[in-house]
Amino acid sequence: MPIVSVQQLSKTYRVADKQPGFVGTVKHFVKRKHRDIEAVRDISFDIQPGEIVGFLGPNGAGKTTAIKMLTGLIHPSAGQVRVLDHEPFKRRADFLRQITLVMGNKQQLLWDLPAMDSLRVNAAVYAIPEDEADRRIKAFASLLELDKELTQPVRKLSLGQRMKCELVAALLHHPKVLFLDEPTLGLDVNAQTAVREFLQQYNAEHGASILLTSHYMADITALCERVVVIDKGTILYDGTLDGVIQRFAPLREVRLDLGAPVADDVLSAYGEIESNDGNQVRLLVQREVLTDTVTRLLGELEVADLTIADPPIEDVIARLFDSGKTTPEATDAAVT
Ligand SMILES: Nc1ncnc2c1ncn2[C@@H]1O[C@H](COP(=O)(O)OP(=O)(O)OP(=O)(O)O)[C@@H](O)[C@H]1O
Repeated sequence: MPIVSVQQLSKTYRVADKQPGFVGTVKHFVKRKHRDIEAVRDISFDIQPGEIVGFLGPNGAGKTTAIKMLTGLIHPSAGQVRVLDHEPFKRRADFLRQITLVMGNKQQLLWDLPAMDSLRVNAAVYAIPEDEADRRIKAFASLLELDKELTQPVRKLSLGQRMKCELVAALLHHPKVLFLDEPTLGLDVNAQTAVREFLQQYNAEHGASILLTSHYMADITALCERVVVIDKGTILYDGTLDGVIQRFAPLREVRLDLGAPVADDVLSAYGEIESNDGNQVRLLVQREVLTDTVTRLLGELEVADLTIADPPIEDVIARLFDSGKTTPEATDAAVT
């Protein structure tokens, strides 16, 4: 049975349509106008126990809105959502005990107190016995390389140290489902790696399910075998990370090691020239003509070595989010 089940979920925000300034305020007071924003439209997906799913989309795609519905912070406008067999918006204690929500741009730790104080409060809230809480804190701190940081006021910590402490606080009650909205936002590369490894370890040890949004593709490639891609509130793709490349990368990169340099005008007959450094050449070739092109290259040029590579996932996702290139037909075909 899925841990998270989302069926035809939608959320429409109703916002005041008010002109700026005093006149606008008075007009709005006399005659109120509203406008609807369809932040999430008819999305459906499941998450299985232990699965780590990357939730990808450009700014304003609807990721945070969906996560807020999954954690019960806001009520859906339509559709159904069940997490651990609970309706999240009922916010039952048994549900809240089993989930956690981490938002990279929000913090739960108290600013002027050491993280350890907040951890003690959390332990009491979740009724974790003191010695058990100590054991958990020690285990997490060791994985995240936290030591004195836990006993310093949070305001004195670096962003990376703070996020590590936030994770300890968010996972102290050993939740089964983790909703992580940009947990590595703004962190340096070392802290990002530490957070990723920690999440991997937690998932492996506790069999927890994770829904993760991140603008850093390194987080996604390190943690997620499956991604759900959302844009303008609707799901464009739900499947393996590799599948994103297969489905949405129309070009492949052909790297050539040539016996002798070849002029650009000759090379351009085979594909788009990415670089031509004497004997080393990189060409971008349409996927559907790849076999023909490689055959021609091997037959017509003096090729010492040839390799074919996929473009970086970052480029593929950026292309996917480029609405001009994502036709509705492509979208329908992409959802599995
Ligand atoms: N409380 C709100 N009231 C009105 N509109 C909102 C509210 N929250 C979000 N929106 C709108 O809903 C749409 C989806 O926003 P949401 O924050 O869910 O996107 P997102 O994918 O999380 O974006 P980002 O990556 O920038 O955080 C946007 O158009 C946003 O302006």
